[in-house]
Amino acid sequence: MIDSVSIVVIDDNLGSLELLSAALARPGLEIFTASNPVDGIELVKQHRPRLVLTDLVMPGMSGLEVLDHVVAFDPAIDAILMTAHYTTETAVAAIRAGAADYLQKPVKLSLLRERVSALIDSAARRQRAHSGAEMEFEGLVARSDKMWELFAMIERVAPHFRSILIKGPTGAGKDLIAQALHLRGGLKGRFVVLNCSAVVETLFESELFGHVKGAFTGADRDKAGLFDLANGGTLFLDEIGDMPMATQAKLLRAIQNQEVMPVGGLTPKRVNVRIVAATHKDLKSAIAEGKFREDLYYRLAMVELAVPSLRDRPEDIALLARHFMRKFAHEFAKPIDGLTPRATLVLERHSWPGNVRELEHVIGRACMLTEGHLIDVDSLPDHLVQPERLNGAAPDDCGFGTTLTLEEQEKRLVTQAMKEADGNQSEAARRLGIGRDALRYKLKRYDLL
Ligand SMILES: Nc1ncnc2c1ncn2[C@@H]1O[C@H](COP(=O)(O)OP(=O)(O)OP(=O)(O)O)[C@@H](O)[C@H]1O
Repeated sequence: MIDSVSIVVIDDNLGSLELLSAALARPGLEIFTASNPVDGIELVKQHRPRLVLTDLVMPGMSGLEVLDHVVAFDPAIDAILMTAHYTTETAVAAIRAGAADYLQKPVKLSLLRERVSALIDSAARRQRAHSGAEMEFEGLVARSDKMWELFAMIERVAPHFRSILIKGPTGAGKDLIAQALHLRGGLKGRFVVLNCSAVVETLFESELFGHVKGAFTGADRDKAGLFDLANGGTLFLDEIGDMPMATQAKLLRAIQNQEVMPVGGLTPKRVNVRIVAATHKDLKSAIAEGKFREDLYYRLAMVELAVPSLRDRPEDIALLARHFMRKFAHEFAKPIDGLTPRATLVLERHSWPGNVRELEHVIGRACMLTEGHLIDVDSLPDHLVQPERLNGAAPDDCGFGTTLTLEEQEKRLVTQAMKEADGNQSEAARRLGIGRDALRYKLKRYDLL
């Protein structure tokens, strides 16, 4: 794969152009250089590289304009901008405009090599994910484009952001995404979590900022706050929408000034903490209702990541189900090694209001109930198997509703089994509970060979 990789480097300073290409040179990597943006864009169109490395300030055209041209030509090409005037804000703005990374000049060559390799590897991984070979990112399992776009964004912003807001419905994976942001940030400090909906209002500030001895009744010694614990790392504020307004004001000050004042204290302490906030609520409505501070919202939402609900990425359901099946089979020490095609179909047609967490519970329960090697519909909850009867909803056409004929249902089951068995007919027959000859007959009959 590596022999087809090429890079275009654009810099008006010939010395730095030479230095960069010499630093990046490695077998299997083709490097094209241009000393002005117009020639650079021409090279991009000619060679369609995997990566463009461009200076930000150049005569005639800025690196951001180069970025616009690259994104318009092929959004799959990654671009790294380099600037002598690095700030977190400009880095984040460039990434939002489509840059893959943003580096400070003079560029540390070891860092450059590291980031370039990471981007090339990640582009290759995205490609493999598309072809179905690799589907895991920092503990998150997915095959949908929506999730892989999110993972690419995490990879890009993780080294740069100071605060970030993750939005998404309950159980969709916000917690894991916060952890991925921390892991990919290359930080030395810890990942510390506060669930804002679980804190008593009066103790909020002491939890976050700590307190000094005698600050209030019961404060019999100095206590460190979560900002202290997370120093050099990440503070994850889950359910930020439940934070009281007064605390929100203090949080905003702490983020802006990078210092905290313990309750009852007189001297502020410097801290270096990244904030990841998450919410399943619509914070804009909370602002309109006077329950959330607009200034804090805009501070947090400098980068916003939206986690799609499971319903909007049905292609992840079977993969996640198998992931949880393996986890619980191991946990319960049971020899379960798959799901029947019809159980998978039932899972795929459910609307998952509780998202991945609900799926995890369903599979956990099924693994507990399953006696044999495969999870079948009899181990799934009734409301999944017969939704129309229980919910009074209209039957759908996804498999077991009344609008599909028996033949159509059978064709779907056979197709699904072949897919799950990676085309292996013996395995597909085993999953369907029929002989190999019977399967071959059905494959022929439904034109699936
Ligand atoms: N893509 C995924 N791959 C593997 N496991 C996942 C994935 N998404 C979520 N999970 C698992 O599903 C469960 C719920 O996820 P998580 O706690 O991250 O959701 P959440 O959005 O933070 O929920 P809440 O809003 O209720 O806090 C967890 O056990 C988590 O490990």
